[in-house]
Amino acid sequence: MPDPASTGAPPRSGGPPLAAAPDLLPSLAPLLADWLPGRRWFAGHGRLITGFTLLSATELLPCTVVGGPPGLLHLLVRVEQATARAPGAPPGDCYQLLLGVGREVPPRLAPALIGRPVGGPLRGHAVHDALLDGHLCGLLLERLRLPGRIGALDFHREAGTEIPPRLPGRPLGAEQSHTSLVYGETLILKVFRQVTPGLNPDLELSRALAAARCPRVPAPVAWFKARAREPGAEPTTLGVLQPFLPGCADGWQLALTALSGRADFTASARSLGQATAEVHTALARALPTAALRRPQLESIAAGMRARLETTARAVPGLRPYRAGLRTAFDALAAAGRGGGSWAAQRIHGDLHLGQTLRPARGPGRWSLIDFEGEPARPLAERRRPQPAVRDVAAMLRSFDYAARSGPSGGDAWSLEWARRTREAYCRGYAEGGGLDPGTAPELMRAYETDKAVYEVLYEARHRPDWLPVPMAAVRRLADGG
Ligand SMILES: Nc1ncnc2c1ncn2[C@@H]1O[C@H](COP(=O)(O)OP(=O)(O)O)[C@@H](O)[C@H]1O
Ligand SMILES: O=P(O)(O)O[C@H]1O[C@H](CO)[C@@H](O[C@H]2O[C@H](CO)[C@@H](O)[C@H](O)[C@H]2O)[C@H](O)[C@H]1O
Repeated sequence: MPDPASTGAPPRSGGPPLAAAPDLLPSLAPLLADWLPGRRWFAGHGRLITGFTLLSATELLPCTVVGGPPGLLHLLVRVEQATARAPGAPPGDCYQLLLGVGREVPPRLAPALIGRPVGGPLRGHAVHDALLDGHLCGLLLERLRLPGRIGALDFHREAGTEIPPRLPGRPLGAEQSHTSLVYGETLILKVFRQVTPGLNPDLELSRALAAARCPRVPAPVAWFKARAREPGAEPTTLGVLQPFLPGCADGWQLALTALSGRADFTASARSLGQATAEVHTALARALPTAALRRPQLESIAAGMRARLETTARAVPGLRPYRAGLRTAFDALAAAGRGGGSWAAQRIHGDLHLGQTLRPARGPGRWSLIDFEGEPARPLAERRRPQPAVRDVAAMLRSFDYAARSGPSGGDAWSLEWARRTREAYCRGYAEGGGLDPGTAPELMRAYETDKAVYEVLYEARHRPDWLPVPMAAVRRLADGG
């Protein structure tokens, strides 16, 4: 339960501060149970919600002042669901919610409406998703502009940076794993939705790359965190503000455009490979590295096998391919037993075409974004040094995705396009100073297989219609391809 003394909001007459009201969560629970499953960023699709726990509540703007402007309520809520949990796993996923609270929701915000609580401290109010509300998004930026503490939250700004006042905010549009807001085409705030205690690598690595003067990554300007709930626990990174790169298209859009015009993408892929190698070089210099030998390689292979088993339990369509896919992980462990050794370092961790930006017109250089790693993996695992070719393998999967999901949907021409594009990317990566992926076939196959397995689970949870895309790769990889 939140500490009433630290909620930052004036007490309401006749009751405890809103954030400490015991009936706050019970009154919101039925609304959230209906609303959450419709969100792309909700990782619990298809699993029954069995309960909610309020981890923190902060009234960023007063919510229940009679006749006052809309309020802004920040919540961290754990969602419990009906599924078997791995031993030691937390009892549910934690989500960050920003709720707008007012007497009415203006018609332009109708799609953002979550509902009207029938009881509790917000009875009689309309509750909406504040991250779809440009006005409330602007007020969130004000909190970052003037850093400090409010309730359970700490707002920080990088030394020497400025945030212009009153920049208009707008949601980026397409929902992704998290929610991003653009301010005046100058800044972009990524608000993490599913959160976990600890330093998010998106903030950690972008700051490290900025300090190393790597120009390929937008340098963080500000961020906010939730303070640890227990002594010894870590704060939770909740959002990161970075410069917005105007006039850019992401690699996914550019690749689909090329595919629909039956155009070559090898020059772009090659320069993207060079950019990836440049970022890897900077990360290896800036942060700890390690050597992977037999014990580490066996442990990595064991982790891959375990993920395969977990995914096969959750997605029955994967089961017939288990034995074939396992051979890739067995080969990696065998390479370790045979004396194989590779360097490990901090990497992007979830590299795909949607994480790359480039000016939409003309040549221009590639930038990389979103260094949080695969959101479904434990944070400690995402922050470990890993072979850099894992990012390369992930990008190769992305070219396959583009070729199979574009307008030509996996025809022979598109698959040949993917083959040439993959080859050009690997060439660029080696030219840029990265390890030639062709010299590490066991690593590449194991990581590509592991990524395809991850994608099967990701799509089953978030976008079931996309499941056939990684399943096509699963069939190929299970055959040793
Ligand atoms: N610095 C930036 N400049 C311009 N656009 C950006 C920037 N950062 C992110 N974007 C856009 O926002 C989208 C979502 O960002 P991302 O960090 O990948 O969030 P998510 O993890 O929710 O997918 C990207 O695909 C890109 O189009
Ligand atoms: O939202 P994030 O960018 O953090 O990453 C998650 O969502 C991605 C999809 O948006 C998902 O990527 C998969 O689909 C992409 C096409 O939409 C494709 O280019 C990638 O290769 C494929 O892995 C990513 O895995 C997931 O973590």
